[in-house]
Amino acid sequence: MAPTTLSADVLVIGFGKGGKMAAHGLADAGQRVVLVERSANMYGGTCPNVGCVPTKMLVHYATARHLKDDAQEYFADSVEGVRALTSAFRAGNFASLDGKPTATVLTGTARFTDPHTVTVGEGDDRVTVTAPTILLNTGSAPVIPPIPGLATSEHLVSSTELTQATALPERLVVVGGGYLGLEFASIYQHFGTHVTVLEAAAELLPREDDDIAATAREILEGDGVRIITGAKVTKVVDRGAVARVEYEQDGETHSVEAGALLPATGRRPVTDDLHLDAAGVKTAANGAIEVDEYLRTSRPHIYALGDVNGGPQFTYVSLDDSRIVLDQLLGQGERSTADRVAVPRTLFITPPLATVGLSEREAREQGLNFTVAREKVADIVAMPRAYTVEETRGLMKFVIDADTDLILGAALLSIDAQEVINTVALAIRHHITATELRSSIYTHPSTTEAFNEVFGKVTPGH
Ligand SMILES: Cc1cc2nc3c(=O)[nH]c(=O)nc-3n(C[C@H](O)[C@H](O)[C@H](O)COP(=O)(O)OP(=O)(O)OC[C@H]3O[C@@H](n4cnc5c(N)ncnc54)[C@H](O)[C@@H]3O)c2cc1C
Ligand SMILES: NC(=O)c1ccc[n+]([C@@H]2O[C@H](COP(=O)([O-])OP(=O)(O)OC[C@H]3O[C@@H](n4cnc5c(N)ncnc54)[C@H](O)[C@@H]3O)[C@@H](O)[C@H]2O)c1
Repeated sequence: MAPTTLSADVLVIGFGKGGKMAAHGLADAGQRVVLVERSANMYGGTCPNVGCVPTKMLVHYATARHLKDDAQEYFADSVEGVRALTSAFRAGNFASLDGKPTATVLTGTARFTDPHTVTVGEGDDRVTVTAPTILLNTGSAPVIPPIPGLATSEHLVSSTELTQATALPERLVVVGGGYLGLEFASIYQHFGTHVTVLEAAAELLPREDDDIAATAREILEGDGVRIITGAKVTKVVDRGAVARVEYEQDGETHSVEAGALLPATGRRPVTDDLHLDAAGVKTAANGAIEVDEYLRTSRPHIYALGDVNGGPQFTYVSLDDSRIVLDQLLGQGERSTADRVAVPRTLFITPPLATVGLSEREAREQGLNFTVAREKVADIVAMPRAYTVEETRGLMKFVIDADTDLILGAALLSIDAQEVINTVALAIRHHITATELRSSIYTHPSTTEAFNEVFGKVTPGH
């Protein structure tokens, strides 16, 4: 049987957020779009299948657990809840794109054979796709640090396996205390696992201000997570039902044992199977596809969106990448990565830590004239919501330009921080002052009404 050949106006490789949204936009505009995804378990990409959605649902389940619940049974039910939701989202993602009259989803690994052509799949099932415009959206994969014994350990688990596991490990060691590591540490500790985090940096969350990082650490440790900073992991040795992880701290050797071992030391762009050489697309030393501010690669008809282009690894950044590419292909071609201002982040521990803009330390390092508005969540009288939901841990902090009253940054370690930070980011983007935020009307009881009070607790920055 001769291989099938398809031609499209636009070929999208990878069903991540950016590729998906671009494919929808282009198909809605009448263009013939072929989207290639290598796994039938990944329609919609990392976020809804093995990333944001399952982990945030696990945060929800884990924190709702009662001590009277049987830990194993509750965990298994929670994972089943996640599986049901992710399956539904996956099916929806496939159907909503493939169901469009001018869009086709192909399942298989795409490999370039020349700058305008890829093959998908193998043998008789192989399909050849050609297109004048190609979007690369192949995402990222975990880095396994070169620690002797780690990659070959029977106890090595991936974040994906942890979102799909059927048995709750008694003990979990997480190597790396960044976004992924701390989220899993918090989730699993709440489910009842004993979690140890081994972080190489001298302090946890080193980019945050000391007071914020210390409060986050206090909360995690208060929940029972053991956190070891300044830890150099040297060796992993399997010993039957557990792995022994050896590490050095302050020149001394220690070890910790666990049945599950999660490397959470960053994620690298996925380009391995693409045969980018055949397309003439260049990558940087870190493996990311090189792009300009319009996300054009070294081949102007090929764009790269999402984690694979080396930008910040967040779903909403991949989404914004799709806006830039759609503006190139259907619009005025003006939108670029340079337009991004005040992009917020949320670390989904419990309560979450959401940040935007400058920290106090960064404002100081930049020599700015600033003030700091800061208050512990438990002390914010104007925000009884924390008491009504029985989560009064945390700290809210704003960095304010002392000359203009504009907000330079915020760190909110608080219930609902993942929502409230978006209002702060909007205020920064649209030049709304701290005084205006302080004197606005908010619903009650809500977390946003903390603004009414915290912006009044101002001290000079130093
Ligand atoms: C556990 C976890 C939790 C996270 N939580 C959050 C969060 O709460 N909030 C947030 O904003 N971000 C979160 N992230 C990050 C976020 O998931 C990623 O930044 C985002 O999903 C990246 O999307 P993308 O568009 O780059 O591509 P992806 O969604 O990664 O999709 C890439 C797709 O390309 C496919 N592919 C790869 N190579 C080929 C090929 N050669 N041919 C065909 N298909 C191919 C892959 O199978 C995959 O489906 C989390 C990540 C993880 C791992
Ligand atoms: N809520 C969210 O938005 C969310 C959640 C999970 C993941 N993500 C995305 O996924 C990306 C990957 O997450 P991540 O946590 O793997 O990476 P990360 O870069 O956020 O953190 C990696 C951590 O590992 C530490 N580390 C590196 N090598 C080490 C070693 N050998 N031993 C001990 N510690 C070591 C680093 O110091 C750092 O603290 C993040 O950058 C983030 O953008 C986002």
